[in-house]
Amino acid sequence: MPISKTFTLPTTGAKVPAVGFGAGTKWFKRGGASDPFDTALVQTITQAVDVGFTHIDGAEIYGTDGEIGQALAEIIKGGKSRSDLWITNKYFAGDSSYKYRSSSGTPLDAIKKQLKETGADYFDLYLLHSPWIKRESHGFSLQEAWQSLEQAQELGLAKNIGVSNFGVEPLQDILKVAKVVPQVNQIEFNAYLQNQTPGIFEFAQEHKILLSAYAPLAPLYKGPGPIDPVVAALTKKYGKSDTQVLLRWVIQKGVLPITTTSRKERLTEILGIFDFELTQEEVDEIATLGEQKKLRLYWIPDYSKYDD
Ligand SMILES: NC(=O)C1=CN([C@@H]2O[C@H](COP(=O)(O)OP(=O)(O)OC[C@H]3O[C@@H](n4cnc5c(N)ncnc54)[C@H](OP(=O)(O)O)[C@@H]3O)[C@@H](O)[C@H]2O)C=CC1
Ligand SMILES: O=C1Nc2ccccc2C1=O
Repeated sequence: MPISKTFTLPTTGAKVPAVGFGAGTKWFKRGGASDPFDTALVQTITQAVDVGFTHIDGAEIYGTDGEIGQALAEIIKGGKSRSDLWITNKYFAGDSSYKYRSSSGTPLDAIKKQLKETGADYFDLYLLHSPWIKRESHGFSLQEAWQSLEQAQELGLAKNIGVSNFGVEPLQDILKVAKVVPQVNQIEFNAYLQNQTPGIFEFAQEHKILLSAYAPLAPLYKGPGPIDPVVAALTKKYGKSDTQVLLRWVIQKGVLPITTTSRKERLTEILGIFDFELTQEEVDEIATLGEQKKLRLYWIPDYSKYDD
C-alpha cells in the first residue's frame, strides 16, 4: 500500500498534508509587531513550497502573519492557487497566569484580523492556542471561546477548527457545548513526551481528535537519550537521517508533525519521509525506550506539575 502523505480529519473528512512547516519557534518575534519584517521567513516559506511543502503553521502570537501573507502572495503569483496550500493559524489565549491574551478580542475578531493580515481568504484550520481562558480575565468563558470558533467556521472563515495544548479537562469542558468536535489538538509530542498532559493521547484517539506534534525533533537537539542507539541503527537500516526516522516515528504513531528549519537542505530532508516505513516493532521500541526520559520544552511552568 502506498504511504499516505495526508491525514484525514475525522469529522470533516478534510485531508491535511502530513507534515507542516512552522512559522513559530525560531521565527517567533519576541518583540511582537515592533520587530522588523522577516524577509528570511518569506523566502524560506516560498522555498518550502517550491520543494513540496503544502502545510504552513502560524499563530497570532508569532507576529509572522505578515510574512505568511507576503509568501502566499508570491506563491500565488508563481502560479499556485490558495487551495493548493493548507494554512493553520491560532488564537492567542495566553498562559496559566491568565494575564495575557489576544489584543484583538474574541477568536472571531482575531481570525478576521489575521485573515486580513495574511490575505488568506480562509484558514484551513484555526486553533485556540492554549486552554487558559476564563470570563474574569478574557471577558468570555472557554466554552464561549469555542463557540466563537464555531461561528468562524459557520462563516467560512475557518474550514476546520481545533485546539492546541489542551489537556483532557478543558477538552471535556468544550465538548459539553460543542456542536463541532475539535478536529485537531496540536501538542508537544516526541518519544520523550508522549502525553503532554495525562491521558491526552488515549483521549484523542477515543474522541477521534487528530493529534499534531510540535517539537517532534527535540530528541535530536536535546539529546543524548535512550532512543539514540535504536534511531542510529534505523538510519543505517533505511538509509535515512535521524530527522527522517524521528518524523516517521511521529507519523506512524498517528500524529501529524509540525517542524521548521531555516536551512534549505533540511527542507528536502524533511520531505524524504514518505518512501519508507518503520515496522510496528520499531515504532513500539522507540516508544518504550522514550518513556525512560522526560523532556518538556514548552508551557513551563503551566504543565510542570505533571513532571514531578
Ligand atoms: N502550539 C504551540 O504551542 C507550539 C507550536 N509550535 C509550532 O511548531 C513548529 C515547529 O516547532 P519546533 O519545536 O521548532 O520543531 P522541531 O522540533 O522540528 O525543531 C525544529 C528546529 O530544530 C532544529 N534542528 C533540526 N535538526 C537539528 C539538528 N540535527 N541539530 C540541531 N538542531 C536541529 C532546526 O534548526 P535549523 O533551522 O538549523 O534547521 C529548527 O530550528 C513551530 O515553528 C510552530 O509553528 C511550536 C512550539 C509550540
Ligand atoms: O512556536 C512557539 N514557540 C512558543 C514558545 C512558548 C509558547 C508557545 C510557543 C509557540 O507556539
